[in-house]
Amino acid sequence: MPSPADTPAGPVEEGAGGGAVALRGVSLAYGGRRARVQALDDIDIAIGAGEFVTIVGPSGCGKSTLLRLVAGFLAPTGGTVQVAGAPVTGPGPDRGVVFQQPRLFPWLNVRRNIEFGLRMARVPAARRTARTRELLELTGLADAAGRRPHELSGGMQQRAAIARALAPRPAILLMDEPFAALDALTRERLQEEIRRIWQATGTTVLLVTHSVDEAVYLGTRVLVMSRRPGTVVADHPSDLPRAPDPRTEPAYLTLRESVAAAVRHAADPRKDPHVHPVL
Ligand SMILES: Nc1ncnc2c1ncn2[C@@H]1O[C@H](COP(=O)(O)OP(=O)(O)OP(=O)(O)O)[C@@H](O)[C@H]1O
Repeated sequence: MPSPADTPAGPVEEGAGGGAVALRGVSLAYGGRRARVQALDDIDIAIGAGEFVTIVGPSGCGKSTLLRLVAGFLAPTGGTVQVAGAPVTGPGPDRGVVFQQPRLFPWLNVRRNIEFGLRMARVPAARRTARTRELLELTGLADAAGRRPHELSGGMQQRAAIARALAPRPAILLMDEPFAALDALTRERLQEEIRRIWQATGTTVLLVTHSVDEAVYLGTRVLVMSRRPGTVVADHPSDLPRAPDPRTEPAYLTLRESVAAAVRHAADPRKDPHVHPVL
């Protein structure tokens, strides 16, 4: 697998301008009146175009639900979700989604997986080919373009899924624990790559993770959610110097501890009673 330094950054893309996300008083309840699960309650978040927002919180607090709302897979039961100032009414090419499992089409090779959405959108062949080539370069998969998913490592499959999500030049990339199923070394490489891709494309990123380290390392902003019904209890900007490694910065350890304490408190408010929400 090539290192991030081996793969070209690719051109800066359009699309970043439409990447603002706003949730106002958003709540989401699953089920009917009898088996109602209140997953989210009164969420207020404003995310600017080009931010890299990581979302961390206890299991079952509604992190995936929040992403599904922005993706347009779910409609809120209260409040409004807006993208680029317009209400979200369903999925759209302005939002790319990457899940924990790559979910590639097993009968298509990498190139065809990446261009699938472009074919559906009837993008002319020449533009489709150029865009796919760009993404193969961007994700370091040029040599694997002709292989099918079962011939790839887990990390390569996930890079193909990221390339597929980026193909229509979405202004927003939604990632739901994208690295959780990967081994530690591959996870670290892909973390580097997603930061590089974010910088090259200017895409707004919302990334859900269980890992406080991943949240603090990757995000320019870290949101912590409470236990279900989930709401945002901490919102930390993170502008650590990237070189040589943000994790060697004293500020990293301070931020990591603040976020970890907020997550511990969110999981069980009786522990760490001195920790209060940071908003
Ligand atoms: N389709 C559904 N029907 C009913 N309840 C659901 C549904 N999907 C999720 N839930 C419930 O809503 C709550 C929030 O789920 P969600 O998957 O968003 O949490 P999460 O923070 O992403 O969880 P995890 O960290 O464990 O992946 C959970 O209690 C979950 O059981």
